[in-house]
Amino acid sequence: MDRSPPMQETRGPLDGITGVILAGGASSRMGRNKALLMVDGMPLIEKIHRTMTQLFRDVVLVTNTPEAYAFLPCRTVADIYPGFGSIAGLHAGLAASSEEWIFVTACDAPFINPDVIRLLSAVSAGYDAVVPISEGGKEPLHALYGRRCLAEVEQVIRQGDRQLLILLDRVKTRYVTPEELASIPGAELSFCNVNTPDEYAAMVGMRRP
Ligand SMILES: Nc1nc2c(ncn2[C@@H]2O[C@H](COP(=O)(O)OP(=O)(O)OP(=O)(O)O)[C@@H](O)[C@H]2O)c(=O)[nH]1
Repeated sequence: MDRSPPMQETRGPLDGITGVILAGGASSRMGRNKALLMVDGMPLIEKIHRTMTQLFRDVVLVTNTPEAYAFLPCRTVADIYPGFGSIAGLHAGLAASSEEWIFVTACDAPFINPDVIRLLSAVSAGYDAVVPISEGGKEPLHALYGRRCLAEVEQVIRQGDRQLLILLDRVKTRYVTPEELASIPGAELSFCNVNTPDEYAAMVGMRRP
């Protein structure tokens, strides 16, 4: 008898996870809002949003300028601790979710790969956070966080720290190694992001599978 799971289970939305896109940064190195740069004929953030809606029933945008993203059909929330950087975005995303987990992405990584995100979810049992390690190192803005991390995130912020890596040392974090990621064709592209005009030019000119 065929015991393989039905297609819907492996390709459909992931249960119990809210998708969170952080878009509260200043884009100071880019010199203009990088979330709105065009990639594949659409604003970068729209490309991310489209991938996220394939995976998550609820997608939330964390921004302090919601009017800039009125074209996106998703709810927005603001930072509860404005001025603290991406950890404040993570905090607001956790606070805005009613599910057990959130998947957090930055607004500047247009090629996030559903298979990579599914792999993070598949190994999450028993952990508070699941963070991949790419060629560039730990990727805390391409990661899963349990909602139970909220209190710890708040403590890190209240201490005056902004480092997501400090948080990862304080919760039970499962790192997904490059070797594990290697089972997914093109996984590394999932972590490709843009911070500067030169990186954007390179991304636009990049050949992709
Ligand atoms: N909600 C929220 N998101 C933030 C904040 N700071 C940064 N982010 C987001 O975190 C992600 C990674 O941040 P960076 O790549 O440094 O982006 P940035 O801060 O806009 O860029 P720079 O000003 O050039 O450092 C991006 O998606 C940002 O939009 C913040 O204070 N609040």
